[in-house]
Parts: sequence; C-alpha cells; structure tokens
Amino acid sequence: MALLEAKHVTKQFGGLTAVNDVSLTIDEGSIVSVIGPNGAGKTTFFNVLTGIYKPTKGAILFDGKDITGLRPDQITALGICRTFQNIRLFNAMTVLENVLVGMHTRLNAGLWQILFGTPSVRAEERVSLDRARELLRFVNLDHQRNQLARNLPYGDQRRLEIARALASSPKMILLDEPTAGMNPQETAEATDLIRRLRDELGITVVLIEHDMRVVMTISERITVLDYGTKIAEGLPEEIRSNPRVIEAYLGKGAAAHGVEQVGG
Ligand SMILES: Nc1ncnc2c1ncn2[C@@H]1O[C@H](COP(=O)(O)OP(=O)(O)OP(=O)(O)O)[C@@H](O)[C@H]1O
Repeated sequence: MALLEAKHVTKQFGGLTAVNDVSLTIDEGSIVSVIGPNGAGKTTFFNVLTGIYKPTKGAILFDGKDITGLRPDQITALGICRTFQNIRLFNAMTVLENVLVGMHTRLNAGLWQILFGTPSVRAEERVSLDRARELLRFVNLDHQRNQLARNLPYGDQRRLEIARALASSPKMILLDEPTAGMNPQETAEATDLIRRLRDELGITVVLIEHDMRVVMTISERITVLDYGTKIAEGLPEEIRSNPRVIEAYLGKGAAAHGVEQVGG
C-alpha cells in the first residue's frame, strides 16, 4: 500500500527548475533511495515533501491525506521526520535533551501546566524520559546520554540525529546522506541501523545517498533524478545497468562503451 505519493511535483527557484514533474509512490514498510548527480534536485525534493518549500506545481499525499503546502511542523505531526545533509543538533545540549526536544510535537502540556508543574505534566515528563532513553538505547547511545552533543564522535552525532527524528513517532523517515563523511566502520553501523528502523520499528525509510555500495545493498527500489527530472526507477539491479543512469553519472558515451556499472 502506498504511504506517500508525489504527483507531478515541480519546484522552481526563479528561472531554475530544481525538481521537474516528479511522480513517485513509496510503499509502506519499504526502504527506497533517491539518487542522482550533484545538483539533481534530491534535497529540494525532500524539502518539498517535508514542507520547507511549497511545490510550484503538483501534489503530495501522505497516508491518504493531501499534505501539499502544509507547514513542516504539521507534516512532522502527521508522521514524516527527517535528518539533514549537514548535522543539525543542539550542540550545547546533552544527548538526552536533544531527543527530548524532538518529542515536543507529541507533548500535550500547555505553557500554564508546564510553569506550574501539575501532576499530569510530571507524569508526561516521566513518560517522555522513558521514551527518550528507549530511543537512545535503540541507536546505542544511552550510555552517552549526559554528554554534550558537540562532544560526540561524528558517527554518534548522526545516530543522535536519527534518535531525535524518531522522537516525533514517525511513520516515515527521510535521511539526507546518512553516511556522508563516515569511515567504513561507521558506514556499516549506519547501514545496519537504517535497516533496523524498518525491520524493528516498521518505519518506511527514504534515503538520499551518494555511497553506491550502501544504496545497492539496502534499497528495495531506487529512483534516479538528473537535472530535476526522474530518469529511472526500479530494482537495484535494474538501476545498476540502466544506460541512462550510467550516462548521467559517467557522461555521454560511457553507457555505449559499456564502461562501468553504477556501483558495480
Ligand atoms: N533555495 C534555493 N534557491 C535557489 N536555487 C536552489 C535552492 N535550493 C537548491 N537550488 C538549486 O536547485 C538545484 C538542485 O539542488 P539540490 O540541492 O536539490 O540538489 P541535490 O541533488 O540535493 O544535490 P547534492 O547531491 O549536491 O546535495 C541546484 O541547481 C541548486 O543550486
């Protein structure tokens, strides 16, 4: 069943068409990748899905609802969370506090109740703390919960970002280059964590990723963008040997000469 449907989505910045008439269906419980050369429009597409940009044209349906043009916080509350290409943590807060901040969309307490610490707020805080620690255990960071975020090694910061995104209890997570800048060991751990998001938490995963080994091992389906346009879609083995994809990555003539497969 489709969890997300993008229909003919276009995003223009002045005269530049960053995303051009892209339609895409993402099934519930799947792991899919969006790939393409630099500047292909991948991050802009994520930004449209998460409400950071309104599409110039087209519509987005999520879980049966039209979410086109909703604000980012409204889209998060409906169940889409994300991480960013450049890590965006609250560096001066602890690991635990970063996850608690991510939970605010799910808390019911109003300002009055928080100021006066009513019993219901204290109960809600306890539940939040338990849940935050459960998420930290899931990403294997609970032992670091009192560290400042800025003191974590790079791979751990990326995992903390995922834990914070999970705090909004999403149905779908969008990961923008989750293994960028990682060493091989960190990349292997991140790949394993991405798989567990789906296998153990049932979350649908969409990733933008440049590391073709990661893309080819983890994705069930791949969509390829080039100059804002969808040029291919299919199973990893289909994408790997698709002449248009090889041409987009390696330049004209490469496919004709059978030079190389993408990620081969
Ligand atoms: N806010 C903006 N204003 C103007 N142009 C933009 C804006 N955001 C993105 N673009 C342009 O849109 C095009 C697509 O950029 P985008 O960042 O979506 O590509 P990408 O596929 O994510 O690239 P990369 O792999 O390098 O991150 C680029 O030409 C970029 O310069």
